[in-house]
Formats: sequence, structure tokens, C-alpha cells
Amino acid sequence: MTHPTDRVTLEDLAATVAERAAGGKPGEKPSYTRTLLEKGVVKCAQKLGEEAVETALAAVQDDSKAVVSEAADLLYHFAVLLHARGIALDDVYAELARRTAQSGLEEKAGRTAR
Ligand SMILES: N=c1c2ncn([C@@H]3O[C@H](COP(=O)(O)OP(=O)(O)OP(=O)(O)O)[C@@H](O)[C@H]3O)c2ncn1[C@@H]1O[C@H](COP(=O)(O)O)[C@@H](O)[C@H]1O
Repeated sequence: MTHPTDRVTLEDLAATVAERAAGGKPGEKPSYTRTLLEKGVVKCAQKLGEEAVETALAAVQDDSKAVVSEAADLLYHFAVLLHARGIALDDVYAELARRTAQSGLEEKAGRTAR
């Protein structure tokens, strides 16, 4: 897969994760992504949670460089977890699109009613 190295999108990450999940060449050392996926959804979820906490901590420590770095880790682990659960990015985008029809407060109220 090729993509410009100066801008990697969630779609690029999802494609890379899918590519790594499909495996490398025979005899090649398994990639970090594949190793993580082989550990299962619980491990992928744990990594996502860790990166979310690290991003939040960097934010309250007023360290913008660290926030950017942790946010990149977070987005990567988000892509891994979606893959582990077999969820397409488009499903998340469709949910976000559905919410554009209502305010954030309406969405929150609807969530407790569901
Ligand atoms: N964007 C990322 C990315 N962000 C973070 N990470 C990895 O996520 C891990 C972050 O977790 P930690 O900081 O807790 O580090 P750690 O203690 O080594 O992690 P664990 O041993 O607990 O898993 C590190 O190993 C990072 O290298 C990433 N690994 C891969 N990618 C992308 O995925 C592509 C494929 O990577 P491979 O699977 O390594 O080929 C790369 O080219 C990148 O584009």
C-alpha cells in the first residue's frame, strides 16, 4: 500500500492494519500489528484504553507535543480495535452522520433512552 508520508488518515491506518492482519511473506517475522491482533480483542481494547489515558494525561500536563504523539498512538490502536471487532470505519462514520441530524444534548438524551 502507498500513501503520502506527510498525511496518514484513519482510512490509511485501517488499510495498513488489514494488510498486516492478512500476514506478511512466508518466513517473515510477524508485524507488531499482527502480533497484537493475535492476542485478541481484550488486549487490543486494553492498549486502546492505555493510549486514551496517556492522551488525557498529556493534555492536562499542558504538553502539546506529547498530546500529538499519544493521539497518534490512540488513533492507531483505535484502528486495530475496530479491525479486531470486524467493524468498518464507515460504520462509525455513518453513526456520526446520523448524529448530525440532532444536537449533542439530544443525542445524549437518546442514548439513555436506548
Ligand atoms: N501508527 C502506528 C503505531 N502507533 C503506535 N504503534 C505502536 O504501539 C505501541 C504503543 O504501545 P506502548 O507505548 O505501550 O509500547 P509497548 O510497551 O512497546 O507496547 P506493548 O508491548 O504493550 O504492545 C508501540 O509498540 C508503537 O510502536 C504503532 N504501530 C504501528 N503503526 C502503524 O502501523 C504500521 C504497521 O506497523 P507494524 O505492524 O509494526 O508493521 C506502521 O507503519 C505505522 O503506520
